[in-house]
Amino acid sequence: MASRKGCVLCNGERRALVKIPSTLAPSCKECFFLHLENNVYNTIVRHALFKPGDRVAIAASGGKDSTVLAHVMTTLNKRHKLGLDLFLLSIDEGITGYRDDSLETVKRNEQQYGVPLKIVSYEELYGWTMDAIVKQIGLKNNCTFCGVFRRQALDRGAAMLKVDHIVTGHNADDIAETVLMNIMRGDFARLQRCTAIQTATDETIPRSKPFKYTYEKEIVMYAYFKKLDYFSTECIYSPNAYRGYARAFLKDLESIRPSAILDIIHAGEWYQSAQQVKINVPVAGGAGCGGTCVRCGYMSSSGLCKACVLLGGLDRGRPRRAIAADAE
Ligand SMILES: Nc1ncnc2c1ncn2[C@@H]1O[C@H](COP(=O)(O)OP(=O)(O)OP(=O)(O)O)[C@@H](O)[C@H]1O
Repeated sequence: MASRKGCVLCNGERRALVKIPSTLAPSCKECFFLHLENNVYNTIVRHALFKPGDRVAIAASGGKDSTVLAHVMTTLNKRHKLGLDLFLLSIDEGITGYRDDSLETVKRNEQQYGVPLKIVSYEELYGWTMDAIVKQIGLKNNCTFCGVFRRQALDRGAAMLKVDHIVTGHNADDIAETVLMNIMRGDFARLQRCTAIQTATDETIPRSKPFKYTYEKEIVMYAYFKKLDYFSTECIYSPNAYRGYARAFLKDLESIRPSAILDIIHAGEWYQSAQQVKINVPVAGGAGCGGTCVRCGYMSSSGLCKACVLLGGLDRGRPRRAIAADAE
């Protein structure tokens, strides 16, 4: 990584220590930090993600992406006087030896960044921990439960905090992988949606990805050089082999052509479906055509929300049938 060359960003004022992963430009540490922060700031401004006075929840898992996001959001909020009221929002899925440890990191981040933390658990919301779910259904398909529950839990936690906005640490690599996975599954209807910087309906709290154009390698380097306090173990229940193949393929492409990650994101953004394919978007209760879940009262486009369909299967001891029903 080290180089005797001068940094190209400050015209050789300082020695280059890193190569910026997206461009391979030799850069000093200071310019690299500014490069990443300005990239995120430009993304926020270009897409008008926030307005002064907004309450914003940073979805914080304790992992590198959301820890760097918390650091960069607090830095930009001060530097550019964005006027945001920031919060950390963590979901405790109930995974012993993984989430309990990572939540300790988030608790330290609360002190380090001076941003208040709210933790919401699957156990309090659903009466199940992921440990108990995996005990019942095994490792296969457990990510389906976790993904559905986490999405809803983040919404519920955000509503408790009365925030206007949720930001997540999804980075450019994550998004490019999802584009590739949707192509490999032939799910073209989701291509545009998975590259959207913000997802929201009139009734849901907007959720956005300020790291949409930030490479994972940049985030890792930023965390390393800034010596940030983050938790680096992979989830013990998450084999997710399919995404692993997409990731390996993307890394191969990146090694030949660093711009491949952004190119894939842009391809997804520009993709226009030849056929109009309607995606089932959940809407909040009361207003409009959707309504609320008859069991928990949460927004749902059909009688039962996805979480309650899955919970019903768990409670009846037939979780696989619930997964099949959810996929229909
Ligand atoms: N338990 C959680 N509580 C709060 N937010 C979460 C949680 N799990 C994931 N997220 C949010 O979703 C984003 C993507 O999550 P994913 O599981 O893909 O982890 P990741 O890419 O390893 O990110 P990180 O490094 O932040 O853990 C995270 O960056 C974070 O913003």
